[in-house]
Amino acid sequence: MGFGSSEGWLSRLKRGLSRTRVNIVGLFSGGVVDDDFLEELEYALISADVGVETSTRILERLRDDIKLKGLKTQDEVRRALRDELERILAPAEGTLNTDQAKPCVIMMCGVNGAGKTTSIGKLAKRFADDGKSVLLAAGDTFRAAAREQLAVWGERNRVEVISQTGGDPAAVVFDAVSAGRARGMDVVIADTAGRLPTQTNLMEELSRIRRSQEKAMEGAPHEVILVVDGTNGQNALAQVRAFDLYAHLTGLIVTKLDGTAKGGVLAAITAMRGDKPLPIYYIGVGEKLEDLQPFNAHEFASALVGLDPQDESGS
Ligand SMILES: Nc1nc2c(ncn2[C@@H]2O[C@H](COP(=O)(O)OP(=O)(O)OP(=O)(O)O)[C@@H](O)[C@H]2O)c(=O)[nH]1
Repeated sequence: MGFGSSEGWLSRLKRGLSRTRVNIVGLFSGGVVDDDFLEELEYALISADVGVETSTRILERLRDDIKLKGLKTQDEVRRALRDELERILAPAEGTLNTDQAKPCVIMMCGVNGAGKTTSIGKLAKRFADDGKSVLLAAGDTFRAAAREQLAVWGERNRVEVISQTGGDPAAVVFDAVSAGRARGMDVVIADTAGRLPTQTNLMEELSRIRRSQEKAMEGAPHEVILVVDGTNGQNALAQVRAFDLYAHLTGLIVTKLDGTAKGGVLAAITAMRGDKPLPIYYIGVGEKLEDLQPFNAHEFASALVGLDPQDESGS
């Protein structure tokens, strides 16, 4: 990905992470690298929701780097921190491949207001721009506004929407997948109503919605994406665990990173599954269509510590 063309959204991401950066970047004032500095750095990482365990591990490695590579200046430590964050985040880079099946059925889930419907609109636009035919299933049968919102997105992007007032979401999604097959569509995206991990009956309904897609097409859904609000911080981890249990996640979209101090949570999410983290397909950095960007570990880690992505470490 060329960084030049991404300047607009990248600066928005940096601005969004600015409260985090005040914590982390504010520390890099050009002073000495001593124990006090490293302790403050660990605290800043925890404040940015990187998580206690991951922050402690990062500091251990930084201390090793300082000893073994002879890092002396805060600027050198800042680059080493960026490299370490990038190393943690890199396994979570992933591409959402819609060519894996025809139609490729993508189920979206998340808590209320996470940004599912908005992200679906942005995804549909991306796929349509790539020349794919897209069918949206309004599985959020509870909220009239969500259906209307999808219909508007659909019209704007010449994407068809299947919805049903007050219907059974599993039935709506079954119909949509069947219609997608019959019409030879490339992609079917199923929206689902927002729900909290504590609402067991609604979480069980999510399993049912998942199974209904499998009934309509063997192997579906091919992707189950949890949309996580980046401002939720550590609470996002509980959401990942719960939705994975009921819906078997294949990937994540993290939204609202344009307005949060908690961007470090991506590192905590990535650390959840050891060597095989859930891919973070996209990050949301605003409300406009182009504000859904592929997740890039180097860019994100750079923004977190306040470095330009082109500023290479040379280490
Ligand atoms: N700033 C910002 N706002 C976003 C982003 N993504 C979504 N939003 C806003 O978040 C609000 C909620 O988004 P929706 O897409 O309606 O959320 P939802 O998950 O579909 O909500 P429910 O249907 O209630 O579950 C809207 O006002 C969106 O414009 C983002 O990346 N950045």
